Amino acid sequence: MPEAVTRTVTSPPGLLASLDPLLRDWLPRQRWFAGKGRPVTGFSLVAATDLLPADSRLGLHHVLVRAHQQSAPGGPEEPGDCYQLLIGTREALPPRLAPALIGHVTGGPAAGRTAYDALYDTRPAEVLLEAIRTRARIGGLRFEREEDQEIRAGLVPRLMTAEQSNSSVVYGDTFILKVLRRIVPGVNPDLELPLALAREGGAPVPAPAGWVVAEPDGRSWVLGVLQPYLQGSTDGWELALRELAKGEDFTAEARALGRATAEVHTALARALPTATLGHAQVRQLADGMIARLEEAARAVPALRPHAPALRTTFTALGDLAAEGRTWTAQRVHGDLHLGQCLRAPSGEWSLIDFEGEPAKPLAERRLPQPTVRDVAGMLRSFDYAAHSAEAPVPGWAAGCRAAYCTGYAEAAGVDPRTDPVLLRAHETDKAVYEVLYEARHRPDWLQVPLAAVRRLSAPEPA
Ligand SMILES: Nc1ncnc2c1ncn2[C@@H]1O[C@H](COP(=O)(O)OP(=O)(O)O)[C@@H](O)[C@H]1O
Ligand SMILES: O=P(O)(O)O[C@H]1O[C@H](CO)[C@@H](O[C@H]2O[C@H](CO)[C@@H](O)[C@H](O)[C@H]2O)[C@H](O)[C@H]1O
Repeated sequence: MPEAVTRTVTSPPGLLASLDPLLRDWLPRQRWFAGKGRPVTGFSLVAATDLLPADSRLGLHHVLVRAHQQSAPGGPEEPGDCYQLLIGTREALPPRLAPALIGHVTGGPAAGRTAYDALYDTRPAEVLLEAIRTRARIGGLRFEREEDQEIRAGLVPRLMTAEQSNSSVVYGDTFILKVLRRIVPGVNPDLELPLALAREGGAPVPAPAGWVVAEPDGRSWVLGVLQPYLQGSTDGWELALRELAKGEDFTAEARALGRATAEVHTALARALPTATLGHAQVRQLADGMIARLEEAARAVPALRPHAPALRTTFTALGDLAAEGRTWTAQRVHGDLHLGQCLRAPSGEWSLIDFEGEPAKPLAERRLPQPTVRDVAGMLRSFDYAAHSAEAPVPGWAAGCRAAYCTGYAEAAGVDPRTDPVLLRAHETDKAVYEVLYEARHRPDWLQVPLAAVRRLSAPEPA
């Protein structure tokens, strides 16, 4: 086993100051930037570590930076989210790195050089994998590798170009490293849940092979997770759209997805604590849904006319609890949709990306919840796919939704449709989340969850 490499290096003072004006322009343009719509007014440095010696032709700076933003347009400036950046500096950028450009540095220790997003570049990405392989300690960064996990040296990296909430690098079609962009201190479910499942065994979820952690302030911040790359797999969203375009039936896949979801839930319930939700907890759950509805309605005017009807769905849940109904809660995926499901060429489905809804606080994302939270996410996703089809295929979403629940019931022993009030409340909560998500990130898609909101605010058929 290679010895852990320990180096203590921090970036030269003044580096962030010289990058500040460039980052103010570049950061808000990144898909993974969470504070859209409010200008970035400055930065404070959380930690900076040089990953290559200062005399290298290539400067490689690992930077954790807090973006300061106005709380609202025209409002006071306040420290906001913390982001992980891997900043390279070179004399000049070769054309292949043009999409990575951050800007030309005019002052400070890197004056005269060009700064760029180094994840696009081969050598910096190799440095990250090599650090995990050798369990390096560099400055305040800790690179970890699972005991029994062999990582071959020299795997060739490539950055995935898909629009994502984070950035992922694939190494030789063997591993994929997810580099978290907006980072938070504490136990991160994106590492916690796959690791717990791997130790439990048997769930269709890729097992973490390594990870990266920083401890800039005595707390632990998960920065990245390495896992096996499921070569040749297709994500459920792509597959669903492909089948829709051909007018093909997708119910067999939907049923298999239901079974895979149930297998993950069963393993999570074995691996991590569960809870019983009584009156007070369900009241809290319903109140949370109402609060999210109110927040979304404040931000998105088109939602407002539907808010009173949607609210009754949430109060119906509270009423059931008042009658003495209880529910079991456990750890769940938290943001399950077709894009989080990968189908291997063998036909086996795996679930990925256990980060939960990125906008929610970490503590909330880690709470035990009814499993229908994930079921509702998938039901919404079939609806999204049907709306995105070039030509409508009548009954496609309804068929998939039913098949998914059937598959889920086969593996879990409980059909989510037998608890319609709980399921409807969660589906409504998801559609409300999507309205806000689309308004902030993809306004062209807003009509998709709004159509669901119209359906869900109509009285339930008797
Ligand atoms: N283990 C894996 N094998 C193959 N592809 C993967 C794997 N994990 C993630 N991917 C691909 O990377 C994309 C982004 O991964 P994900 O964890 O969902 O990141 P994000 O949080 O940025 O959305 C997925 O949609 C999938 O295409
Ligand atoms: O980035 P993540 O994958 O963690 O999730 C966020 O982005 C998703 C979109 O990329 C968003 O999902 C919504 O759109 C999907 C189609 O693109 C659809 O299948 C989902 O059902 C719908 O919720 C997700 O909500 C958001 O958290």
